[in-house]
Amino acid sequence: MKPQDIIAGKTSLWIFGYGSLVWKPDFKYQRSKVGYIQGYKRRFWHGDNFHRGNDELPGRVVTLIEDDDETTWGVAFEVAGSQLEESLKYLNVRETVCGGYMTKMVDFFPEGNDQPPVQALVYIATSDNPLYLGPATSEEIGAQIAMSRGKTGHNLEYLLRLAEFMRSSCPHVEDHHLFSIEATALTMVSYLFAAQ
Ligand SMILES: N[C@@H](CCC(=O)N[C@@H](CS)C(=O)NCC(=O)O)C(=O)O
Repeated sequence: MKPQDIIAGKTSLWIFGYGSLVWKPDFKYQRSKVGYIQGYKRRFWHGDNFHRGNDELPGRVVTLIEDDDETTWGVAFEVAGSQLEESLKYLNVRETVCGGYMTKMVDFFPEGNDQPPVQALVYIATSDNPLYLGPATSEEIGAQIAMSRGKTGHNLEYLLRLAEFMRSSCPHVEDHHLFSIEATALTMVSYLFAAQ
């Protein structure tokens, strides 16, 4: 969906982030809420040859994989009024043009049992995306992240910032995929430094 189609008739929009958006939204918003979406799991199965990697050595970033038994925690940002067009144009370039993500509307459940779900826009990279790398072991993914760097920075920063967000804002969530990759990447980096 084009940004103008997404905002057609809307005065505000929630945007759900689950990767770099949770720690670096870089767009204007009114307010944000920690919470989750149902029916998806977060996986480091998407390649990135721009922000955190290059064509020779693509980095690994997260996408969402459909799984009815899973939930993914992150942050939803409410964008309203004059912020809408500018924020969506920015995200279209960052996520879709540079990142290969497409957009979808999902139910977002703010943390706290007393809050009803709200519809939120989410950026998802599907398996038919040319940058999609697919499943790999935590060791393979951690090693790839430990050695990748792109125009925005090192892939390790992307991983560690997301792990830091989950520990500080979602301490009740046990994300084995994320934390096992973090442990491997940090071990790999310690070897790389020791070898210097
Ligand atoms: N769409 C996910 C992932 C977003 C993501 O990580 N996108 C990459 C594009 S490949 C990005 O914005 N990277 C910026 C960075 O690495 O600092 C989210 O909601 O956070």
